[in-house]
Amino acid sequence: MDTPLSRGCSYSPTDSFEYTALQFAVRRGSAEQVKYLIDSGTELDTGPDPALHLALRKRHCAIAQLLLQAGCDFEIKDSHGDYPIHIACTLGLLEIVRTLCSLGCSVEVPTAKGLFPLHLAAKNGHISVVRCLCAAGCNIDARNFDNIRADITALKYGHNDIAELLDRLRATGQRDVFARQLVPTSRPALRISLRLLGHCGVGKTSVIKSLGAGLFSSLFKRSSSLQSNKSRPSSPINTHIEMDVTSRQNSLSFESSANYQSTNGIHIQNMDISGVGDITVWEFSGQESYFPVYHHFLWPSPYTMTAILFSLDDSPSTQVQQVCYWLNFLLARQPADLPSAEYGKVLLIATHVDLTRAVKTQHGEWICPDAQKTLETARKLLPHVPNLMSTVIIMDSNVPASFAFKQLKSLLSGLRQDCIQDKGYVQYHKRGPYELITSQYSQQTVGTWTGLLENTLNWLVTLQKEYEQFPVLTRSTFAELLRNQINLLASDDHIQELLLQLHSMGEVFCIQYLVVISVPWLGSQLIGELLSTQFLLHARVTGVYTVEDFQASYNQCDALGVLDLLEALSLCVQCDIEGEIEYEFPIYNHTETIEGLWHAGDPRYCIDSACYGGVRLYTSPGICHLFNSIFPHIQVDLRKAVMFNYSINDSDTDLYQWHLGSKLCNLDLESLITLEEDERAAQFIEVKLRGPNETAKSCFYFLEQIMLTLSQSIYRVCPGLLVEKHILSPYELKVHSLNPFCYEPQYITSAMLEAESTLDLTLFNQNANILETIVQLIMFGDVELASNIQWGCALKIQDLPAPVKLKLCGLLDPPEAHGRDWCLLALRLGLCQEKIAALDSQHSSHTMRMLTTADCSIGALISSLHELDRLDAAEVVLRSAPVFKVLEHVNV
Ligand SMILES: Nc1nc2c(ncn2[C@@H]2O[C@H](COP(=O)(O)OP(=O)(O)OP(=O)(O)O)[C@@H](O)[C@H]2O)c(=O)[nH]1
Repeated sequence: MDTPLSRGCSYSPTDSFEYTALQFAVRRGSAEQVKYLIDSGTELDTGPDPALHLALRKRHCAIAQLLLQAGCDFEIKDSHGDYPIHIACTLGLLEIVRTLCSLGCSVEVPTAKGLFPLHLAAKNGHISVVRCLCAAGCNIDARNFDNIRADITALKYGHNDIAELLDRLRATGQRDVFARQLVPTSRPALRISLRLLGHCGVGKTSVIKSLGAGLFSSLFKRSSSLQSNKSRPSSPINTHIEMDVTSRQNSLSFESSANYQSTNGIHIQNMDISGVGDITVWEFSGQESYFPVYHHFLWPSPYTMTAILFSLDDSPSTQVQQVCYWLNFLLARQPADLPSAEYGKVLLIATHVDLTRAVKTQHGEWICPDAQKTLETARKLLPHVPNLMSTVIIMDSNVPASFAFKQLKSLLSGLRQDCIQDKGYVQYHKRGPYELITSQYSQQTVGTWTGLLENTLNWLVTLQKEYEQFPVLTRSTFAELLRNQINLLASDDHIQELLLQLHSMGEVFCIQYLVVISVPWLGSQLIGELLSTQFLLHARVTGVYTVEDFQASYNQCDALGVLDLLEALSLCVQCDIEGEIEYEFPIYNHTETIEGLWHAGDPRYCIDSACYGGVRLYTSPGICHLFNSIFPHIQVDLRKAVMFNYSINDSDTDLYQWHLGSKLCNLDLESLITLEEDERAAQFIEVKLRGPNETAKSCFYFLEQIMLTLSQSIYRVCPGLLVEKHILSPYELKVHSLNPFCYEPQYITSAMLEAESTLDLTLFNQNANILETIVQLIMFGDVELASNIQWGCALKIQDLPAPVKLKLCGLLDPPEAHGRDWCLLALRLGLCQEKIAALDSQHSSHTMRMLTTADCSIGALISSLHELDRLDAAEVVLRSAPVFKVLEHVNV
């Protein structure tokens, strides 16, 4: 306990006027002391003003909850003649009223002045409390000692909404029905999802059609599939997979063939599959133009199976490349620090087996070593994918009644069983609905079935018809309609929880303050149309639209509503350009870069003392093409940052954006932010910055601000993406070298580990054959900035980005022949294995437990990994650990 008990304070009252220690602690608002006293067995309900009443009058709700949990008496009066329920209703302490009601507290007791709890809540305008009392069964017709009903009291005090609510409850006569609808049942509200990812033409649509098809249609479909693929050449079997895994080269192509109708956007449908039950199937088009919105739909959920499809008709190396691409794509879009049970299962499906020379067993199972080999190679390349299943389903996607579809259905029904029995559902009960609401990734928890959910599901059908043209509502309109049409007693929390359930079931899509009540419309009609190659082709080349312009391009519904939704999806940003409201869509911007944006001869920056610096962000080796879908979001965020963060004075900052590039200026400082590819076809985001003489500090902080915006955008779209920060040679930037030398992070960090003094460190630039100092590289030459920097090696391992930790788990969790896994590392870091194994952690990974527990610096971790000869793991840390951290950010 921090605060000692005050002197003279006794554990029990000495006479009726003296407070007990508990009452003192309550009045002081010290939950810690109250807890201590409760644990020591102190008397809870002494004195004319018991502790609970005191806590409530002081609005110390957390303390009141502690007392209630400890079993204090809530049916006693205090010296004012009030019961706890009276105080809570008067002050609008909703959580307390809820707890009291759930504990069975009487809601029909009058105060000394003859007011019932309902009158008190009505008088003070607490409509949520009124709803709660009504749901708990209070008598809405009860009259106070002056013979006045609560609705009249509400009117008298100007709370017409409460009067109306009570009136309508009386008129409908359905109060008990509404109350019952809110009570959770023991049935889980479970809808599992199947997500299909894969390149164009691998058979996603065909799999879905076959999943929903009966036997008769399967025979018919089989013949159509044969026709459609007549021209495909068959691939040789047993092809040796030759993939240079270290290369950043790739031949991924997202083009769709003209031979079939490619899916536009995200196709979402509910299916009732025999033997599986109700599932939501999400098909994600393989066309790249849609990828910038997929992160909104690929949240981690234990109720999901994500199938990654590849075609056996492609070469083995293409199969591996595509599978790895989609595994990385998925992994990047999920936060890397969740316990593995919170992620769904990931399954590989190999299609087009009929076009290979594979054979079938007598049970109809295809034997195709190529498919298995693709899975094995992918597992080797990406050992850290949580819940990647060890089987690959091999199929001709056009044959529904086949062994493969039985296998798929059995996996789906297994997932359902697991979910019902498993932790996800149990966790919900443990955590309770209110914590659930605040939890960041709460969509994953489905919870229990309620009458409210059932009625809302039926009602949604009507609502969708009513809002057919534009099925989007604000949360407040949704809540109002729901209360008017379904349940007058639904509280804000009930509605919030309901929306979470509906969202995770794929029945609605919630984003910011909007609720899309038809997810298929959002995925196919809106996104399907607005991000189609066709639309992109005809979009305004600058990507800037006024409301009228946009209405003219997309006239299917009201432009303003659509623009609000697109802004919530962060596809565009509203800007005020010289008094006119316009919307900037970086995804549509196809303006070419203009010459002279980074003019070498600009006199401000060609003097010797001008400041130059820059960085390149790469994804880690083996991960390619993921920046494409992030860059438009970066451009949206740069525009927002210019409007809201960078400068108080508008005219100081200027942002010009073109296709895959932005130029941001702040007074005399200039920066270029571009998405490019290097000579090995590896994508990177480059940030170059320059300032005139003596602007090192401003340049440093300006670059940091830009990096912050970039990392926030990257995190928003791809929280699980590993990003490496390479540092460009300031010397070569200054001389405008065409391909400036880039210092790799592992080179810098290794040198730092070896150096006696980091500030004296010099690094060799192989391009220019010169040495550059760390002060030039990172601090624009101003050594004073070092006082605001902490070097990466000195940071704690807890500062490692979550995706680095996950990757280390993939490398160090599996037992290693010579014991050079997490066990030995733990010993080196001074932790005994038993301690780690016994740690009460939600992570099943020992490495993750160790990384969250060990008191050790990143530098020490790297050294220990080197000593263990785990160069693979050391390399991961060296490449992705932060080189430095700015202690305090300063606005330019
Ligand atoms: N022979 C054969 N053809 C298949 C198989 N799977 C799909 N096809 C054919 O390949 C073509 C493309 O299949 P889709 O199911 O539309 O491909 P998709 O993955 O949905 O493609 P996008 O919608 O572009 O993302 C169609 O003509 C299918 O009939 C298969 O297993 N064997």
